[in-house]
Amino acid sequence: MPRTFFVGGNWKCNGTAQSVSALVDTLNNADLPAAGIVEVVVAPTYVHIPLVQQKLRFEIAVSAQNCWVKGNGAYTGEVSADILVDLGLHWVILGHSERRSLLQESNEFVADKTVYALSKGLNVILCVGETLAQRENGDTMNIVNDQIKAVADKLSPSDWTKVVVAYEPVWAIGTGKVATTEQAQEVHQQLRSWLSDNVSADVGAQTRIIYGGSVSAKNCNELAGAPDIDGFLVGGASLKPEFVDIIASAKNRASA
Ligand SMILES: O=C(CO)COP(=O)(O)O
Repeated sequence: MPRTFFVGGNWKCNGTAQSVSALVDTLNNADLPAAGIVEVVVAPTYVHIPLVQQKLRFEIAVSAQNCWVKGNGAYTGEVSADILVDLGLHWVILGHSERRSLLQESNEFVADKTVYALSKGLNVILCVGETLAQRENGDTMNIVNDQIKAVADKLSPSDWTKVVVAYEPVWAIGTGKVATTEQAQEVHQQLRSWLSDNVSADVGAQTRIIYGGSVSAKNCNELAGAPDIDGFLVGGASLKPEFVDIIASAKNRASA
């Protein structure tokens, strides 16, 4: 089965009620490729989720940017997967590099969150990626393989149908310094091989591996043409009308 192109908009800690409504209007009025060509998910802040759910066209799903590692309880400031499910959400982003670096989320912790979120029925956008120093040391694949292994060790092969892997090199996030198509394709292809060798051939073939890091309307079409790039996780540009052009790049994808 071909892998459906996937474009996520990670709005991070941004937005006002007014700007979020304007962004939703832009998406609602856009001419998007059909659902069979591209799956689109946007991740507003927790606070803006209900507003987006009320207004956004049904073809675009809403995601949380994070969730707690366990269920409800005495965890001040956290939001559990149970609460997200109760709200009607189907997606959560886990392991984003900003949480790994700013909040010291370990591979183990991200893996435990993934297990819990999946157990509640959520789909997970699992982020992995290396820093510039790690890349320059030639450690890229060790780092991303360790990040994915921590999760794979706790999942069964069937869980992977509910996981999208987002390769987001830290040095490309919010820097305007996008990975070249060759750099991204190389990591995606190796991640896919890792999944094939260590989980199953099916999981390797079917898991969507999307790229994130300074994706824009200018660079998305070339990236979308690479055989192992199954879509994007977009930060800054997902807050602008150009997100519509990035979604449309699904038409450029290499046939899987
Ligand atoms: O972190 C990202 C998406 O999760 C990427 O952010 P930018 O697109 O702003 O580089």
